Amino acid sequence: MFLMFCLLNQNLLFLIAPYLVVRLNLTMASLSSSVTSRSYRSGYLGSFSPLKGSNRQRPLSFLSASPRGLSSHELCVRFQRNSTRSSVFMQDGAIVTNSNSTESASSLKGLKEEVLSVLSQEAAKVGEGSDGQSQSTVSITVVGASGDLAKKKIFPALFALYYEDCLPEHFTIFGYSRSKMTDAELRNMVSKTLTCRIDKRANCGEKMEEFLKRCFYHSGQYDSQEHFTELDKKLKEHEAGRMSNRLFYLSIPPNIFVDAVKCASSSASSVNGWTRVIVEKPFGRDSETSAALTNSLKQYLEEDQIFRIDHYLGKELVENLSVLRFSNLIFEPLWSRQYIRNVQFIFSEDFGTEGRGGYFDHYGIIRDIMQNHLLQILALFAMETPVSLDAEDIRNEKVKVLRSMRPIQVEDVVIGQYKSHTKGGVTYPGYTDDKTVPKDSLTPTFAAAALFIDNARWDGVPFLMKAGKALHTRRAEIRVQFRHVPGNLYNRNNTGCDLDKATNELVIRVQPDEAIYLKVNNKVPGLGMRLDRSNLNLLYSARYSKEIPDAYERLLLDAIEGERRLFIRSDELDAAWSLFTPLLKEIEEKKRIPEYYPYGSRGPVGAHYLAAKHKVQWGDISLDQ
Ligand SMILES: NC(=O)C1=CN([C@@H]2O[C@H](COP(=O)(O)OP(=O)(O)OC[C@H]3O[C@@H](n4cnc5c(N)ncnc54)[C@H](OP(=O)(O)O)[C@@H]3O)[C@@H](O)[C@H]2O)C=CC1
Ligand SMILES: O=C1O[C@H](COP(=O)(O)O)[C@@H](O)[C@H](O)[C@H]1O
Repeated sequence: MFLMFCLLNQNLLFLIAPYLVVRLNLTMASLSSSVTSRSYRSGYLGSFSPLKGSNRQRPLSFLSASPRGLSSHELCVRFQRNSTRSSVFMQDGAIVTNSNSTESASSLKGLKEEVLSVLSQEAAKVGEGSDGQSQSTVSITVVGASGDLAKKKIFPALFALYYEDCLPEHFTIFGYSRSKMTDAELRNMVSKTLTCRIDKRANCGEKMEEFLKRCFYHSGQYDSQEHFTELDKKLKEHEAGRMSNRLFYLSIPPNIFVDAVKCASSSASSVNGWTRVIVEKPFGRDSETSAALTNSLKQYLEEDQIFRIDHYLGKELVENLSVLRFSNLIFEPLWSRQYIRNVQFIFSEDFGTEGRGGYFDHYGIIRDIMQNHLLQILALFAMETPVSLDAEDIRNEKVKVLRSMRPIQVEDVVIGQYKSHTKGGVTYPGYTDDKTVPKDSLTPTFAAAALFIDNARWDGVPFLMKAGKALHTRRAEIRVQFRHVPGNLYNRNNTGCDLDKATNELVIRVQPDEAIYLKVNNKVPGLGMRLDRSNLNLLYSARYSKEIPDAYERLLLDAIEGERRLFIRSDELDAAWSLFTPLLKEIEEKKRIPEYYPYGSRGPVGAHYLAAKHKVQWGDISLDQ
């Protein structure tokens, strides 16, 4: 197949060679600097994406070409159809695909023609000048640059993208906040949190130096048009007359989101390229405040300029959830009430709210983790098959699931709060020992809930969520417990295992030690007939040598590329709040007392009663987790 494709290309290329040599060289040279590059080296090479039925086919859009400065005889062109990104290799002017392709020769031919056509259109778009005037730039402004998230996550993610050659050739990073800092001071601050994900990587120090030289700082108020106009002026200097694309990352407390958006959009948005804004959670506290925030943002931005981030959607194993389900014949047919007994979404941290108590007390664990991270994963897990991988198709399906959810009953929710605990001579503080938390706070730091989706696929299946801080371990996982085998032959003998209990379980461990494992019943080797439950285990660190990118890297790159699939659309957000707002109101208005649990424990015992009420056992407490 692969050979056929190469031959086919060579014949065609022979005919159009004179045109192509000029056209492609030109295209690549200009594109390399005008578009985002997901590097060839970076391992972003998707497998070749199959062409779908021609009548539903959407046009290809060009994403990037790499390596940059493309006089190279080897080139990778990345493009996207719907949300499926794919790559084509070009070698010495001929197009070859990766050898995993399962395409038919005719569809590859069609694809090749489309790629060529897109390349020449892009060449025309960016112009043929080599003076740089017609090339584009991306300016990324981190608003709230002096803060915790910027230091901990955003700058390191930008550096990782730079290191992996995923940022466009012309890019500038600006930090913006009220703190007074020089460029050198910002660089010094940022440099303290930059790491090369794997130690001893080539040229890491050099790359850091280069990256820091592209970082600048502007001090200003978040509600000052004048200060944003100054920022605009500086951005323009760096853009040097090229087409400007601007990304603002709002890494600031939510009460100043709207001020900053107003000023950024009226005084510092791009005049000839795109302007996008990444908004951090929390997106409101309930339906009302969330709608108010959306309405305010929409006074200054179109919905497609707003990138509401939920960083759990950028985690590798969450990305893999749909692949696992929709690309494996063995899973999708089982994905319903017929075979699945219950599904569990578990989040736990082995530390408290240290340092973030002020923020946390206003929100609590249900808003902090359940209403967004866990619910988003649930929606991805339970949605129907989308029409395509296009962002809108996926988000349409997610919204449908969220709208099909039964209102949460307060009796189906357990809340808890951690208290001080001494262990091994060390005293761990209780939640209310935090100076920024009121002594009489009832804010839950733990919650467990049983949710139901009232649709044909999931009727009656409990979806259990559990989230807590200051527990015994740090983990995030999805557990799918399957029904027992009807009339199981091996239950009739004494096989050492209760097969009605030892049902199959699929575990997707999001973190730490990313893994997917399936618990199966298995014969213990030997002459007798004893059964045992074992794991078919895909442990990422054993299977893949490449490190896993941080969620923020993927999401920042997606925002730069305009890919919205992993960002929350406003109707998804509305549906998520509609589900949780009545519950939160009831808990808060009735001043429900949380169940206290010791710091470092497994959380309130009420969570077990809740599970038992729905005939479920939490998978993370069984002996063979
Ligand atoms: N930190 C985290 O782990 C996570 C944070 N988030 C969200 O990301 C955003 C940023 O978080 P984080 O970095 O922790 O926030 P910070 O509290 O560190 O605030 C960021 C910056 O905003 C400015 N700022 C803080 N408070 C005020 C205020 N009251 N008025 C005006 N400016 C203020 C400060 O900069 P200066 O004084 O220099 O102007 C500060 O450095 C928030 O929306 C948060 O909810 C989401 C997930 C995780
Ligand atoms: O959004 C949040 O997430 C973090 C946990 O993120 P992780 O990627 O480290 O698992 C949580 O600590 C924080 O309270 C919450 O706001």
